[in-house]
Amino acid sequence: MIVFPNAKINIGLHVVAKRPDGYHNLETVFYPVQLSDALEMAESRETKLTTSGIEVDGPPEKNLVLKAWQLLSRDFDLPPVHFHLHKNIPFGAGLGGGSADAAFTLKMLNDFFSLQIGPGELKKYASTLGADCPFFIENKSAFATGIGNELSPVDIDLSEFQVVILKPGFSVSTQEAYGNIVPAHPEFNLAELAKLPVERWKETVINDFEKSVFPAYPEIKKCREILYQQGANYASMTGSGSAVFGLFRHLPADFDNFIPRGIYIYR
Ligand SMILES: C[C@@](CO)(OP(=O)(O)O)[C@H](O)COP(=O)(O)OP(=O)(O)OC[C@H]1O[C@@H](n2ccc(N)nc2=O)[C@H](O)[C@@H]1O
Ligand SMILES: Nc1ncnc2c1ncn2[C@@H]1O[C@H](COP(=O)(O)OP(=O)(O)O)[C@@H](O)[C@H]1O
Repeated sequence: MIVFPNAKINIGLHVVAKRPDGYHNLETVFYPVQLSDALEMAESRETKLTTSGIEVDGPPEKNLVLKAWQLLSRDFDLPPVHFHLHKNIPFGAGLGGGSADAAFTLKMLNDFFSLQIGPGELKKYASTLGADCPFFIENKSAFATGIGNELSPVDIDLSEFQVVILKPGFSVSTQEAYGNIVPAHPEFNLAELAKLPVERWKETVINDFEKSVFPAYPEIKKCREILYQQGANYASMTGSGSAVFGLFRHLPADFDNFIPRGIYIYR
């Protein structure tokens, strides 16, 4: 069985408050995008993970794919499986690639072994693997509150836009990004702002992490500037960075010529 865990972008992100458990309450809109990993699973003599593509740091047992398998194997009698993960989504990018792999592993195990876990229960398993992870269970645009795990559907359709993602050669640690931010209650509700025409988002739909991340990493800010110079209708950092995305009604044919060396382009 093969699945294609996709990335997400954040359309605005407000860090609302620090919680007693050290995590932060936030408000954001998650939107799924096409950029995807490929994850294959087959029954095997022992449970193992092999990988190709972008090399994920850390040993296989720390990989969220195996963590998801371990999580379900505590409650279900799962036979051993061989996973192969081909990694296309850069990590430390704010694209949620690790969380997507984890959520798709849970869904694949549920389907393949007919575990009969309902979507609500699957989201509960997912939230123990990462705050972003429950979103990828339904994988539909959603307004997220709490630590990012309380989701309600939001009707946004960006199908008329081309989504272009730029990623500098370095990563930003999510933990570090949260550590450098001063939480504040937002004036406006993002789910409402996201209903405005995309052309009005530049002034209204803000990712709070840009304030704390741009001064330390000016190259990320530069990526956003390039996207606007090239005619993006909206551009923003996603999550805690380091990737930025641009939404284009018309992407210039010579776009790639304007991107400095060392910056990766995904579309
Ligand atoms: C910032 C966001 C926005 O979508 O995405 P990314 O940039 O990582 O994609 C998320 O909140 C990231 O969620 P996720 O990447 O799943 O976080 P986790 O692995 O659960 O947590 C990593 C670390 O980030 C901090 N953290 C995470 C989520 C949250 N709501 N408050 C936090 O303070 C904690 O210090 C935690 O130890
Ligand atoms: N399958 C996976 N894909 C990507 N990262 C993974 C995976 N499994 C575990 N990780 C760990 O998660 C970290 C990426 O998490 P994070 O910084 O939150 O990424 P992002 O901001 O892109 O969502 C990596 O540094 C890696 O150690």
